Amino acid sequence: MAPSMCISLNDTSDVTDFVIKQGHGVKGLSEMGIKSLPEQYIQPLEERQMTKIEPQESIPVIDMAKWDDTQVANSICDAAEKWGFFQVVNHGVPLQVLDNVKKATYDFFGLPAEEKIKYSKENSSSNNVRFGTSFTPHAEKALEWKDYLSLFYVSEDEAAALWPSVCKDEILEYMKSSKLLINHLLQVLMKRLNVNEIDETKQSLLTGSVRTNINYYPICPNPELTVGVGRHSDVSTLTVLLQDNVGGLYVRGNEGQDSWIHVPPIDGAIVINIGDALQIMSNGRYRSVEHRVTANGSSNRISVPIFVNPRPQDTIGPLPEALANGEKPIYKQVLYSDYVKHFFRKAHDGKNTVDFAKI
Ligand SMILES: COc1cc(/C=C/C(=O)SCCNC(=O)CCNC(=O)[C@H](O)C(C)(C)COP(=O)(O)OP(=O)(O)OC[C@H]2O[C@@H](n3cnc4c(N)ncnc43)[C@H](O)[C@@H]2OP(=O)(O)O)ccc1O
Ligand SMILES: O=C(O)CCC(=O)C(=O)O
Ligand SMILES: [Fe+2]
Repeated sequence: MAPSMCISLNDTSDVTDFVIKQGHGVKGLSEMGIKSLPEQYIQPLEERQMTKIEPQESIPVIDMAKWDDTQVANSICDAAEKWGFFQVVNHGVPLQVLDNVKKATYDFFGLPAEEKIKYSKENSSSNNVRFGTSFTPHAEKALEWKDYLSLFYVSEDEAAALWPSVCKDEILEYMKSSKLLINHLLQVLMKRLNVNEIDETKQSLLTGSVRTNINYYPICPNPELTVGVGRHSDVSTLTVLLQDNVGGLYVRGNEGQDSWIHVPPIDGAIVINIGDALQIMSNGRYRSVEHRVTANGSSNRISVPIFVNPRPQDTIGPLPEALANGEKPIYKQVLYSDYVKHFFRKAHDGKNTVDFAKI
C-alpha cells in the first residue's frame, strides 16, 4: 500500500519520524505524493541558488584506451590540477557491470522501509554498513533531499555476511572491475609528483580503504528550494563516480566566486574526482574541488561513488617526493580517521574541511 493511504504527516516531528526513524527516507515522502517541501528541507538561498552556471564550460572527457600514452597521461594530470574532475571513457569497466550496479541500487531502495531500516546507524550490526538520509541530519540546519547506503569494505566474508543481499554482488563486482582503472589513474598522477613507482606502502596509503555509497535522489516537489547534496569536497584519495542519465551534478568552476559547471551524463562514462587526501598528499597540486547535486522535480536520480581512501590508521601529509624540489608544505601530517571524523561530524560546508590539515 502506498504510504499516503495510511498516514498523514502533520508537523516537523512526524516528518522526521517517518523519514529517519521509520526508514522511509525522502523516497517515502516523494512517493506519498506530497505537494510541497517540508520546511526542514528548505535550504538558505545562498546554498540552493547557483547564480553563475557556465554552459560553455565543461570538464574534460578522457579516453583511457591508451592511458600510459604521454598525451593521455598529461591530460589526466592537467585535468586533476585545473578542474579536479574529469570523465573517462574506454575505461575498461564493462558496461554490463555499470548497468547491473544501477539496477541493484534501484533494487535496494525499492525494499520496504522495515528492511532498509535494519541498516540504519541505530540498527545496523556494524558501523561499516549504514543506511541514511541527508548527510548528517543531527548537525544540519537544513536537510538534503537524498537517501543513501554506505558500505565500508573490509573483506569478502564481511560483505557476504553484512551487506544487503539485493545489491551486494553487483557492488562488489563494480568495485573489483574498477581496480585497474584506479591503479592506472594513480600511476599517472603519481608520476607527475616524482613518484615513479608505487610500492606497497604507497599503494596502501593511496588505496588502503574503500567505501562505496549508493545514492538515491527521489523526485522533489520544490526542487528549487532544496539540494540533493550540498557543497562539499570528497575526503577520499580519488572518487570513481557512476551517475545515471538524469544530470544535476555541478562542479565549482575556475571563473570567479560563484561559477558552476554541469557534469553532463555520458552513456558508459565514469566521472573521476580528486579528493582531499590527494590534494593534501600532492601539497595542493591536485585539487579536490567543491561539487553539489541539485534536486529534480521530474525524475528520480541515482549515483554510485566508490571512495578510494587511505586506511583510517594512516597518517597523511604532503608526500616527500612532492616536496623534493624545495616546495614548502602547506599541509601538516594528520591521522586520516581524525580527518574523516571531522568531515562527518558537521554539515556540508564546501571546501572548509581541508582547513583541518592546513599548517
Ligand atoms: C553520506 O553523504 C555523503 C557522503 C560523502 C562521503 C564522501 C567521502 O569521501 S567518503 C570516504 C571517507 N573515507 C572513509 O570512509 C575511509 C576511512 N574511514 C574511517 O576513517 C572510519 O571508517 C570513519 C569513517 C571515521 C568511521 O570510523 P568510526 O570509528 O566508526 O567512527 P565513528 O565515531 O563511528 O564515526 C565518526 C562520525 O562519522 C559518522 N559516520 C561514520 N560513517 C559514516 C557514513 N558512512 N556516512 C555518514 N556519516 C558517517 C558517524 O556517525 C560519526 O558521527 P557522530 O556525529 O555520530 O559522532 C560525501 C557527500 C555526502 O553527502
Ligand atoms: O550524486 C552525485 O553525482 C555526486 C554525489 C557526491 O558528491 C558524493 O556522494 O560525494
Ligand atoms: Fe562528493
